[in-house]
Amino acid sequence: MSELLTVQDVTMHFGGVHALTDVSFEVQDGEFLCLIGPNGAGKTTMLKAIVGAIRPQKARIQLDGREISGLPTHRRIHLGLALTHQIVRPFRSMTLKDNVALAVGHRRIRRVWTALGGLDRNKERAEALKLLEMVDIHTYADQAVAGQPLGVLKRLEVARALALQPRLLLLDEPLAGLNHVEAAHLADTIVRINREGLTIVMIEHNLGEVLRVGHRLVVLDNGRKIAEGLPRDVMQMSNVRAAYVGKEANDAAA
Ligand SMILES: Nc1ncnc2c1ncn2[C@@H]1O[C@H](COP(=O)(O)OP(=O)(O)OP(=O)(O)O)[C@@H](O)[C@H]1O
Repeated sequence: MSELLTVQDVTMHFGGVHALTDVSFEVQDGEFLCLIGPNGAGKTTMLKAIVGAIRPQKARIQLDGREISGLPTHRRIHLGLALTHQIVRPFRSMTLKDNVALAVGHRRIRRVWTALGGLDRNKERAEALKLLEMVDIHTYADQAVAGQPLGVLKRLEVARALALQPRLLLLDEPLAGLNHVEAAHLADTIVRINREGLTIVMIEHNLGEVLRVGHRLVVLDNGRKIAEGLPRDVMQMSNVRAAYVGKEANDAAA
């Protein structure tokens, strides 16, 4: 396996808040890496730094060997990054299919040669339907987003990110707010997408699912990397257990 993403010495301070301090890690091509840590550890800040939504004071970030830390977000997306957000914000009056078709259209506009071929709404909708199938919500394709349960919205968010045809998909708490059964189903869907070849970095608080699906873990606490390695090994580390207030880490590793 080769390295798809290399993150080196990322430091992001918001005034006196040290959100990230000298954090480095790598993501291998094809890997399913989980980024974990207690609330406020710096996980979302890290994903934002990777896509360029924020500018760290210090960072070297390479995608497939190419330095991207100076590039604007749209260039990073063009090179193969996609990020789903913790809070889902689709266009609520539009159908699920049109929401995804819009994302397909955005991608096509950015790629000059396909854009020159003209935008074809039917093609975009057909591609959108396939993407909705990939995340198992195609039966709702022609329904409006408004009124859909969170489980459907979370899957829609993944489909919209897939529409960008990323090489690396960054997921910010895709399972949050779902019950155990819904969370396990969505985690299975993400595993399937990973097995089809997409490299994934997922922030997740659901440690049971993290242990079940993650190939490797990176643990942040107070803006610093405190551990990384195979899920079972990492969850046994005393500093990782100590970082979690409450008993969720112990439960998951038992
Ligand atoms: N724009 C900002 N301005 C000021 N402080 C910020 C900003 N964004 C994040 N922070 C702070 O940086 C720290 C890390 O936040 P971050 O959201 O990255 O943590 P997290 O690990 O994703 O937490 P959670 O699991 O609760 O989502 C927190 O103390 C947070 O309050």
